[in-house]
Amino acid sequence: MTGSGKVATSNGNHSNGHSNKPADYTARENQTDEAKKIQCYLTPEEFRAVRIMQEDTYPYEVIQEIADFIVKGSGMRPRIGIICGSGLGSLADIIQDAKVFEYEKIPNFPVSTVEGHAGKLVVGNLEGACVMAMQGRFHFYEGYPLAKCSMPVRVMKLCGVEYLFATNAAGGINPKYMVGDIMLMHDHVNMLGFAGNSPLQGPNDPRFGPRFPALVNSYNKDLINKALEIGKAMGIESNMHVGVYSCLGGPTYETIAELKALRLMGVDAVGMSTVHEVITARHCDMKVFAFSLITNKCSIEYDDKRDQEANHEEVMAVAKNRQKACCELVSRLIREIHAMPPSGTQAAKTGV
Ligand SMILES: O=P(O)(O)O[C@@H]1C[C@H](O)[C@@H](CO)O1
Ligand SMILES: Nc1nc2[nH]cnc2c(=O)[nH]1
Repeated sequence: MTGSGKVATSNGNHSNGHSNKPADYTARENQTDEAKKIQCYLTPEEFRAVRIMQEDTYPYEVIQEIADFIVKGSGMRPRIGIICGSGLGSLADIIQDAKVFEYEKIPNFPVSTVEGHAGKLVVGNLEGACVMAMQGRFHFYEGYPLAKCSMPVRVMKLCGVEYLFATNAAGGINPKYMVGDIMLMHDHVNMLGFAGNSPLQGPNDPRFGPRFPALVNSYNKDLINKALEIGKAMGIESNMHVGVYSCLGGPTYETIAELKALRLMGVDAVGMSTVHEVITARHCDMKVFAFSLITNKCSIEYDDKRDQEANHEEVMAVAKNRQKACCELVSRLIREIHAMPPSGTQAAKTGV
């Protein structure tokens, strides 16, 4: 595309066929050699933007630019990042003094394409803490490579975020789980990783983290324990579990044979997100808290007489019903974190 939105053909003609060069070509002489080689009439800035859109991984400098845009635009430096799962966008609605950025208006940011994911980044205050929340995440099934799906986690890091709160809607495989229950994630099975996909694939930038990060203890135990205490205080402890999540590529829900296999592997809840975000967060040494809202029960029996077919409408409806409890859990946990000194200080070294 040219800056005027017209497509330049390989011989340099415009697709309208009337002229060899676009009228504003003289203003575009400052092209990169690479752009000249392919007779592309993009300005260097446009050319760079197109390359970024096509690349799987974002260079550090581009992520820094996005982070600067958010920090400058909001005038805030968030300490906690929240990713809202399907139908859980209300987690961002409770943020006060909010500065809202639509994804389309953030330079080099992908756009949300799924219902229940509004596509807004909300920066503001929650329980006294400065937070940034993604009202809309990116999924592999939308066509985004994993590195792009979890790129916003790196943006969070460069904005100053220390804690990632990742939430999701998931199907309950553990037969004890009921619709509406909350499962605090204490581990995951990375099925996309089994298939050779990772958000860390490609050259490693050590400014983010090591080439071979360890993932044991990825889910912060102190935060899990605090959340359990909060659940007790809220009177929802019988609807709370600690379990293992697995992410599949989607967008299909699972077959019964797949669910049986996952259960054999020790998986309690299954979804289509979060794991690559957690990997990216741990790679750059963020503390992670994550939970699944169980929006449907996954039947692992062929002769189950109940209508067990998962669907996105049901997922959204259950999330809407349980948003109050999810918001309260998140708010209370953030209040506790806010009461703790920032990590790096002497006192914090002994805390979470
Ligand atoms: O973004 P999350 O993981 O919460 O969304 C789940 C997985 C699919 O995107 C969708 C299926 O209903 O909900
Ligand atoms: N993969 C998957 N994702 C979900 N998200 C909400 N429910 C489900 C489910 O049953 N399976």
